[in-house]
Amino acid sequence: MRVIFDPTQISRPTAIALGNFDGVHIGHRHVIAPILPSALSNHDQHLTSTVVSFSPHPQEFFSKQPRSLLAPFDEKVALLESLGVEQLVLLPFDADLAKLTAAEFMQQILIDSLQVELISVGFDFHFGQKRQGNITDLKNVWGDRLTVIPEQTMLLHDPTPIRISSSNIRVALAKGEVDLANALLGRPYNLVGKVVQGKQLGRTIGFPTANLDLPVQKCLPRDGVYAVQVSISSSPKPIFGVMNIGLRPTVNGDRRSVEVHLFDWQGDLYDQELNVDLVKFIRPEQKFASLDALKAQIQDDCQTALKHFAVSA
Ligand SMILES: Cc1cc2nc3c(=O)[nH]c(=O)nc-3n(C[C@H](O)[C@H](O)[C@H](O)COP(=O)(O)O)c2cc1C
Ligand SMILES: Nc1ncnc2c1ncn2[C@@H]1O[C@H](COP(=O)(O)OP(=O)(O)OP(=O)(O)O)[C@@H](O)[C@H]1O
Repeated sequence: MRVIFDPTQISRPTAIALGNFDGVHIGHRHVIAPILPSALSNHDQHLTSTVVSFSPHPQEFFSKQPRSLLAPFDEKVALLESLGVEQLVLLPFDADLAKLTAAEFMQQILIDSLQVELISVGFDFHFGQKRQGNITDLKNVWGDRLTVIPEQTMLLHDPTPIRISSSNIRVALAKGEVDLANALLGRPYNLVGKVVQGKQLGRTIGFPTANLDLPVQKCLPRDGVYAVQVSISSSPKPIFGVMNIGLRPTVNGDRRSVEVHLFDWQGDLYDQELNVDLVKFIRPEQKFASLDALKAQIQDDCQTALKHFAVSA
C-alpha cells in the first residue's frame, strides 16, 4: 500500500473512503468495502482504492492534546493494507485546511487534488469549516457515485444496540470490558511491541515476564491482569499467557509497565516483536503485603486464564 503525505504523489483518479478510521473496526470496514479493488473491478476506468484521513486528527489539532489511538500509525497501515486498500492519503490538517468551506474542500481536495470518482462515507460524516459539509453536499456532486453506509450497531447484553465506534471501543477498554471491545472491533484488541529489559525480578518469583515497549499513543486498557494469546515470529503457534498492565505497587514500580508471562515458554525474547491479543480481563492490579502473596495470586491468575482457554477451545 502506498502511504502518501505529499499530495503531488497521489495516484489518480481515486475511489475514496473518508474518515479517521482509528482501529479499523467493523463500522469502518463497511465504509471501506465499496472502494476496495474487488468492488471496483467492473468500473470502466482504473480507480486507485484510497483511504483519506487527516494527520493530525482534527480534534488533536484543535485541542492540542495528543489522542490515544487504538491503532497507531504502523498498525493502521498494516490493517488497511490487509484489507486490500492500495493507497492511504494523509492530508496535513493545519489552519489552512481547517478554514476551507465545505464547497472549497470538495473542489480543492476531492476534485482537484484527489480526482475522486467514487466516495464512501458513514451516514454522519461531516467536513469543511465548522463541520458544515455533510452527505447532502457530497450527494449533490457525486450523485449515485456516493455510497452512504447506514449506522452500524451491535445488539449485545443491553436492550439498546450499541454504536460501533472508536470512542465506544476506548470506553470499553478503559473499563476492562474486553469482550465488548473485541466484539466492536471484530477481532481481538492487540498490543504490538518489542520486548525490553525490566527489573528482572519476575524470574526470582518464578514468573519471568516480557516487558513490552509500545508506541506512546497506544490506547492501553484498564490496569490489571488479562488472559492473552501471543504471537511471535519465531513460534508458528500462538502461545497462551497472562499479562499485567500497571504500576506494580507491590515492588514500588515508578511507571506503568506492560508485561507478559508466557505459559510453557523458555528462551530469550529481548528485541523480538510480540503481538499480544487481549482475551479476558481477570482482575485489577493490587498492592500485596509480600512477594509471596503476589506469587500466590499470580499462580491463581494463571489457573483462571488456563481454565478460560480450556473452556473456549
Ligand atoms: C500475571 C501477573 C500479575 C501481576 N499482578 C500484580 C499485582 O497485582 N500487583 C503488583 O504490584 N504487581 C503485579 N505484577 C507485576 C510483578 O510485580 C512483576 O512481574 C515483577 O515485579 C517483575 O517485574 P520485572 O519484569 O520488572 O522484573 C503481576 C505480574 C504478572 C505477570
Ligand atoms: N458505526 C458506524 N456506522 C457507519 N459508519 C460509520 C460507523 N463508524 C464510523 N463510520 C464512518 O466511518 C468513517 C470514519 O469515521 P470515524 O473514524 O470518525 O469513526 P468513529 O469510529 O465513529 O470515530 P469516533 O468514535 O472517534 O468518533 C466516517 O465516514 C464515519 O461516518
